[in-house]
Amino acid sequence: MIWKSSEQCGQCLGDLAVAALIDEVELTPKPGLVDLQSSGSHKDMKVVLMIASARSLYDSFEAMGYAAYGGEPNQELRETLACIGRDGEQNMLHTTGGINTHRGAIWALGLLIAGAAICGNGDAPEQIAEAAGTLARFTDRHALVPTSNGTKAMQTYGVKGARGEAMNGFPHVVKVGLPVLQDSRRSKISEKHARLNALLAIMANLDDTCLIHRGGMETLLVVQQDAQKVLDLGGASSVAGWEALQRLDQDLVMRHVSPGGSADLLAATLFVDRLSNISLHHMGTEGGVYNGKAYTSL
Ligand SMILES: CC(C)(COP(=O)(O)OP(=O)(O)OC[C@H]1O[C@@H](n2cnc3c(N)ncnc32)[C@H](O)[C@@H]1O)[C@@H](O)C(=O)NCCC(=O)NCCS
Ligand SMILES: Nc1ncnc2c1ncn2[C@@H]1O[C@H](COP(=O)(O)OP(=O)(O)OP(=O)(O)O)[C@@H](O)[C@H]1O
Repeated sequence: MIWKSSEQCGQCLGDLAVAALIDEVELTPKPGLVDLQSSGSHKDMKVVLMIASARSLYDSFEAMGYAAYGGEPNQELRETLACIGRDGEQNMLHTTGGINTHRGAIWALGLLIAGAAICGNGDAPEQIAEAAGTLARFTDRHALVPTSNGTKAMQTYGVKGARGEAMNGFPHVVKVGLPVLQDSRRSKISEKHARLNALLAIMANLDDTCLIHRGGMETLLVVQQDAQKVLDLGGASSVAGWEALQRLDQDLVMRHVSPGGSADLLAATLFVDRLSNISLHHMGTEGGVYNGKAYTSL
């Protein structure tokens, strides 16, 4: 176990999850999404709102880590997390005046926090994602009947959406986002370009119900192809790739669509990446410091 107690586990994972959300929103320029330069295709969101929303979620993320520490994936834990997650959504909506800034992110990060707290082993993203997936496969008997945009897209087009991604153990995090992030870093490009490449790779592969809801299946396919094109041109760090990225951004804004699900899974990727770093570089056998707080390993 990296953490000595459930309190320490909750605090550490809460810090990492909020930091990952802030990393995601501050990454600029993201196609169609809120970032430091613009609100993309969103008339109702700005970067300061996204950051306030991310911070408002700390208590919920901490509570999820605390609840799952050293436990196992079972129905009881699934329902406890669902209850904390729903409270988190209410906090978010209270902070944002009713705007959905991080609904999908609470879902993905919440389950991955629980997976990490169960495994207690920060450097194994596949294990963490699998534990998160096992949890997602338990039924939440208190769930409300879903009437969301994503549910409508799932019913109309048969895509699996945020639930399917989680139930399958977050393949777009562990098999797409994380490997592209790590490969890009190995090629010695900047961290910003590496993160943009990870986002583009997720966009090129994900059936994002945010895109489907606003633009239909045709828009989803165009966006997937155009994101792949940026990568084929050499990615965000190449001149041709950068220009194609600008065009993709303009096209998404013109279509009023945004890859919100991909943004959530980038945040999830950055979360598991931060977790690996904390266990590899900050904990060692004597413990260490992360985000200004001391953590002691066993
Ligand atoms: C399952 C969730 C996402 C709700 O699903 P629902 O169908 O109502 O929402 P919807 O499909 O619209 O998706 C919500 C968000 O997921 C993101 N998303 C979209 N597509 C995808 C995708 N393919 N993969 C991952 N995320 C995606 C987007 O940001 C979207 O806005 C979740 O909010 C939920 O059920 N919460 C209840 C609380 C809970 O059980 N929490 C568990 C512990 S955290
Ligand atoms: N940087 C970001 N910019 C915009 N959206 C993001 C960002 N990061 C994550 N998201 C995700 O995108 C989703 C918001 O998408 P959208 O505005 O389409 O929401 P909606 O309420 O489902 O739909 P609509 O606004 O079309 O009714 C949120 O659930 C959020 O998790």
